[in-house]
Amino acid sequence: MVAFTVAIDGPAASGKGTISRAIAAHFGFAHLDTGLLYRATGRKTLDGTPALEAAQNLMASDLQGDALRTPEVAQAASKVAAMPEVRKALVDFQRAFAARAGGAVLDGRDIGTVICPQAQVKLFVTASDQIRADRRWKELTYKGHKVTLDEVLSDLRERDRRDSTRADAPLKAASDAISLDTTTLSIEEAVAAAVKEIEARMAAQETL
Ligand SMILES: Nc1ncnc2c1ncn2[C@@H]1O[C@H](COP(=O)(O)OP(=O)(O)OP(=O)(O)O)[C@@H](O)[C@H]1O
Ligand SMILES: Nc1ccn([C@@H]2O[C@H](COP(=O)(O)O)[C@@H](O)[C@H]2O)c(=O)n1
Repeated sequence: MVAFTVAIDGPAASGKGTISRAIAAHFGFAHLDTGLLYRATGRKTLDGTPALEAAQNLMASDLQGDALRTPEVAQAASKVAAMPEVRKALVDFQRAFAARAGGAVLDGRDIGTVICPQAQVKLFVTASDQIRADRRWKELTYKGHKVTLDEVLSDLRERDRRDSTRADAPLKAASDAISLDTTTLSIEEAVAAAVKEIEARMAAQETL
Protein backbone atom coordinates (compact mmCIF):
# COMPACT_ATOMS: atom_id res chain seq x y z
CA MET A 1 0.00 0.00 0.00
CA VAL A 2 1.29 3.50 -0.86
CA ALA A 3 1.96 5.68 2.19
CA PHE A 4 -0.40 8.66 2.56
CA THR A 5 1.67 11.80 2.97
CA VAL A 6 0.55 15.35 3.70
CA ALA A 7 3.13 18.06 2.93
CA ILE A 8 2.63 21.44 4.59
CA ASP A 9 4.89 24.36 3.74
CA GLY A 10 4.80 28.08 4.33
CA PRO A 11 6.66 31.04 5.80
CA ALA A 12 7.59 31.45 9.45
CA ALA A 13 4.75 31.48 11.98
CA SER A 14 2.06 31.04 9.34
CA GLY A 15 0.43 28.26 11.38
CA LYS A 16 1.95 25.19 9.68
CA GLY A 17 2.84 23.45 12.92
CA THR A 18 -0.52 24.13 14.55
CA ILE A 19 -2.39 22.75 11.53
CA SER A 20 -0.01 19.78 11.16
CA ARG A 21 -0.38 18.69 14.78
CA ALA A 22 -4.18 18.91 14.54
CA ILE A 23 -4.23 16.94 11.29
CA ALA A 24 -1.98 14.26 12.75
CA ALA A 25 -4.33 13.92 15.73
CA HIS A 26 -7.45 13.93 13.52
CA PHE A 27 -6.26 11.27 11.05
CA GLY A 28 -3.92 9.31 13.33
CA PHE A 29 -0.88 10.26 11.22
CA ALA A 30 2.68 10.62 12.47
CA HIS A 31 3.92 14.24 12.46
CA LEU A 32 7.39 15.63 11.78
CA ASP A 33 8.11 19.32 12.32
CA THR A 34 11.12 19.48 9.97
CA GLY A 35 12.03 22.96 11.21
CA LEU A 36 13.21 21.27 14.40
CA LEU A 37 15.98 19.52 12.44
CA TYR A 38 17.32 22.88 11.28
CA ARG A 39 16.75 24.52 14.67
CA ALA A 40 18.66 21.74 16.45
CA THR A 41 21.49 21.99 13.90
CA GLY A 42 21.57 25.78 14.19
CA ARG A 43 21.59 25.62 17.96
CA LYS A 44 24.68 23.41 17.95
CA THR A 45 26.50 25.89 15.70
CA LEU A 46 25.90 28.55 18.36
CA ASP A 47 28.05 26.36 20.66
CA GLY A 48 30.78 26.15 18.02
CA THR A 49 29.94 22.81 16.34
CA PRO A 50 30.44 22.93 12.55
CA ALA A 51 27.04 22.88 10.79
CA LEU A 52 27.52 19.69 8.78
CA GLU A 53 28.86 17.78 11.78
CA ALA A 54 25.86 18.96 13.80
CA ALA A 55 23.37 17.88 11.11
CA GLN A 56 25.00 14.47 10.64
CA ASN A 57 24.93 13.68 14.35
CA LEU A 58 21.45 14.81 15.39
CA MET A 59 19.72 12.63 17.96
CA ALA A 60 16.05 12.49 18.94
CA SER A 61 16.88 14.19 22.24
CA ASP A 62 18.31 17.20 20.34
CA LEU A 63 14.83 17.94 18.97
CA GLN A 64 13.16 18.34 22.36
CA GLY A 65 12.57 21.38 24.45
CA ASP A 66 11.61 25.04 24.40
CA ALA A 67 15.28 26.08 24.01
CA LEU A 68 14.88 25.56 20.26
CA ARG A 69 12.00 28.04 20.10
CA THR A 70 13.99 31.26 20.54
CA PRO A 71 14.52 34.00 17.92
CA GLU A 72 18.30 33.46 18.14
CA VAL A 73 17.98 29.76 17.33
CA ALA A 74 15.46 30.51 14.56
CA GLN A 75 18.01 32.78 12.85
CA ALA A 76 20.78 30.20 13.28
CA ALA A 77 18.45 27.57 11.78
CA SER A 78 17.74 29.72 8.76
CA LYS A 79 21.50 30.25 8.20
CA VAL A 80 22.43 26.55 8.32
CA ALA A 81 19.36 25.76 6.19
CA ALA A 82 20.95 27.72 3.34
CA MET A 83 23.90 25.27 3.25
CA PRO A 84 23.31 22.53 0.63
CA GLU A 85 25.46 20.00 2.53
CA VAL A 86 23.33 20.45 5.65
CA ARG A 87 20.09 19.98 3.70
CA LYS A 88 21.52 16.87 2.01
CA ALA A 89 22.41 15.35 5.39
CA LEU A 90 18.78 15.66 6.52
CA VAL A 91 16.95 14.39 3.43
CA ASP A 92 16.96 10.62 4.04
CA PHE A 93 15.57 10.91 7.56
CA GLN A 94 12.67 13.07 6.35
CA ARG A 95 11.84 10.79 3.41
CA ALA A 96 11.91 7.69 5.60
CA PHE A 97 9.55 9.44 8.02
CA ALA A 98 7.18 10.34 5.17
CA ALA A 99 7.07 6.71 4.02
CA ARG A 100 5.73 5.43 7.36
CA ALA A 101 2.79 3.08 7.19
CA GLY A 102 -0.33 4.69 8.60
CA GLY A 103 0.26 8.11 7.09
CA ALA A 104 2.47 11.07 7.87
CA VAL A 105 2.29 14.84 7.88
CA LEU A 106 5.49 16.85 7.53
CA ASP A 107 5.73 20.61 7.77
CA GLY A 108 8.54 22.87 6.65
CA ARG A 109 9.67 24.88 3.64
CA ASP A 110 10.54 22.31 0.94
CA ILE A 111 8.32 19.35 1.78
CA GLY A 112 6.03 19.57 -1.25
CA THR A 113 8.80 20.61 -3.63
CA VAL A 114 11.86 18.52 -2.64
CA ILE A 115 11.29 16.08 0.22
CA CYS A 116 7.91 14.64 -0.80
CA PRO A 117 7.05 15.79 -4.33
CA GLN A 118 4.77 12.71 -4.51
CA ALA A 119 2.71 13.72 -1.43
CA GLN A 120 -1.02 13.07 -1.86
CA VAL A 121 -1.91 16.46 -0.35
CA LYS A 122 0.20 19.62 -0.39
CA LEU A 123 -0.83 22.73 1.50
CA PHE A 124 0.94 26.08 1.37
CA VAL A 125 -0.04 28.02 4.49
CA THR A 126 0.31 31.80 4.57
CA ALA A 127 -0.81 34.79 6.66
CA SER A 128 0.02 38.49 6.51
CA ASP A 129 3.37 39.56 7.95
CA GLN A 130 1.64 41.59 10.66
CA ILE A 131 -0.62 38.82 11.86
CA ARG A 132 2.22 36.28 11.86
CA ALA A 133 4.39 38.62 13.89
CA ASP A 134 1.54 39.35 16.28
CA ARG A 135 0.83 35.65 16.86
CA ARG A 136 4.52 34.81 17.35
CA TRP A 137 5.05 37.83 19.64
CA LYS A 138 2.14 36.70 21.84
CA GLU A 139 3.59 33.18 21.96
CA LEU A 140 7.09 34.39 22.89
CA THR A 141 5.99 36.93 25.50
CA TYR A 142 3.67 34.33 27.05
CA LYS A 143 6.74 32.11 27.47
CA GLY A 144 8.64 34.96 29.13
CA HIS A 145 10.84 36.18 26.26
CA LYS A 146 11.59 39.92 26.34
CA VAL A 147 11.05 40.88 22.72
CA THR A 148 9.15 43.66 20.93
CA LEU A 149 6.60 43.20 18.17
CA ASP A 150 8.91 45.09 15.78
CA GLU A 151 11.80 42.73 16.56
CA VAL A 152 9.61 39.71 15.90
CA LEU A 153 8.37 41.20 12.63
CA SER A 154 11.88 41.93 11.42
CA ASP A 155 13.09 38.45 12.47
CA LEU A 156 10.28 36.80 10.45
CA ARG A 157 10.94 38.98 7.42
CA GLU A 158 14.68 38.35 7.51
CA ARG A 159 14.16 34.59 7.75
CA ASP A 160 11.53 34.57 5.00
CA ARG A 161 13.84 36.54 2.74
CA ARG A 162 16.79 34.20 3.38
CA ASP A 163 14.60 31.09 3.10
CA SER A 164 12.98 32.13 -0.18
CA THR A 165 16.08 33.43 -1.93
CA ARG A 166 18.54 30.61 -1.15
CA ALA A 167 19.61 28.56 -4.16
CA ASP A 168 18.92 25.12 -2.67
CA ALA A 169 15.34 24.10 -1.86
CA PRO A 170 13.99 27.62 -1.35
CA LEU A 171 10.70 28.29 0.41
CA LYS A 172 8.05 28.18 -2.30
CA ALA A 173 4.70 26.61 -3.02
CA ALA A 174 4.71 23.45 -5.12
CA SER A 175 2.84 23.99 -8.38
CA ASP A 176 0.16 21.54 -7.19
CA ALA A 177 -0.13 22.90 -3.64
CA ILE A 178 -3.41 24.21 -2.24
CA SER A 179 -3.02 27.70 -0.74
CA LEU A 180 -4.46 28.30 2.71
CA ASP A 181 -4.35 31.91 3.92
CA THR A 182 -4.98 31.90 7.68
CA THR A 183 -4.88 35.69 8.16
CA THR A 184 -8.56 35.96 9.06
CA LEU A 185 -9.09 32.36 10.21
CA SER A 186 -9.22 31.09 13.76
CA ILE A 187 -7.15 27.98 14.51
CA GLU A 188 -10.33 25.89 14.37
CA GLU A 189 -11.30 27.34 10.96
CA ALA A 190 -7.81 26.81 9.54
CA VAL A 191 -7.69 23.21 10.75
CA ALA A 192 -11.19 22.54 9.39
CA ALA A 193 -10.17 23.86 5.97
CA ALA A 194 -7.11 21.60 5.93
CA VAL A 195 -9.10 18.55 7.07
CA LYS A 196 -11.65 19.19 4.31
CA GLU A 197 -8.93 19.23 1.62
CA ILE A 198 -7.38 16.01 2.93
CA GLU A 199 -10.74 14.22 3.15
CA ALA A 200 -11.54 15.26 -0.41
CA ARG A 201 -8.24 13.82 -1.59
CA MET A 202 -8.77 10.59 0.36
CA ALA A 203 -12.23 10.17 -1.14
CA ALA A 204 -10.88 10.79 -4.66
CA GLN A 205 -8.17 8.19 -4.09
CA GLU A 206 -10.73 5.59 -2.93
CA THR A 207 -12.73 5.98 -6.12
CA LEU A 208 -9.67 5.40 -8.36
N1 LIG B 1 -5.31 30.65 12.76
C1 LIG B 1 -4.66 31.07 13.85
N2 LIG B 1 -5.20 32.00 14.63
C2 LIG B 1 -4.55 32.47 15.73
N3 LIG B 1 -3.33 32.03 16.13
C3 LIG B 1 -2.76 31.09 15.39
C4 LIG B 1 -3.37 30.56 14.22
N4 LIG B 1 -2.55 29.64 13.69
C5 LIG B 1 -1.46 29.59 14.49
N5 LIG B 1 -1.59 30.45 15.51
C6 LIG B 1 -0.59 30.75 16.55
O1 LIG B 1 0.46 31.41 15.84
C7 LIG B 1 1.72 30.99 16.35
C8 LIG B 1 2.53 30.40 15.18
O2 LIG B 1 1.91 29.21 14.75
P1 LIG B 1 2.77 27.92 14.39
O3 LIG B 1 3.82 27.70 15.43
O4 LIG B 1 1.81 26.84 14.12
O5 LIG B 1 3.45 28.44 13.05
P2 LIG B 1 4.54 27.74 12.17
O6 LIG B 1 4.26 28.12 10.78
O7 LIG B 1 4.62 26.28 12.49
O8 LIG B 1 5.86 28.48 12.72
P3 LIG B 1 7.39 28.15 12.45
O9 LIG B 1 7.66 28.45 11.02
O10 LIG B 1 8.15 29.08 13.32
O11 LIG B 1 7.60 26.70 12.80
C9 LIG B 1 1.43 29.99 17.46
O12 LIG B 1 1.47 30.69 18.69
C10 LIG B 1 0.01 29.52 17.16
O13 LIG B 1 -0.69 29.13 18.32
N1 LIG C 1 11.82 22.02 5.64
C1 LIG C 1 12.44 23.06 6.23
C2 LIG C 1 12.12 23.45 7.52
C3 LIG C 1 12.78 24.50 8.09
N2 LIG C 1 13.75 25.13 7.40
C4 LIG C 1 14.55 26.18 8.00
O1 LIG C 1 14.52 26.14 9.41
C5 LIG C 1 14.12 27.40 9.96
C6 LIG C 1 13.29 27.15 11.19
O2 LIG C 1 12.10 26.50 10.78
P1 LIG C 1 10.70 26.70 11.57
O3 LIG C 1 9.68 25.99 10.71
O4 LIG C 1 10.86 26.06 12.90
O5 LIG C 1 10.45 28.17 11.65
C7 LIG C 1 13.40 28.11 8.82
O6 LIG C 1 13.47 29.52 8.90
C8 LIG C 1 14.14 27.58 7.60
O7 LIG C 1 15.31 28.31 7.35
C9 LIG C 1 14.03 24.75 6.12
O8 LIG C 1 14.89 25.35 5.44
N3 LIG C 1 13.38 23.72 5.56
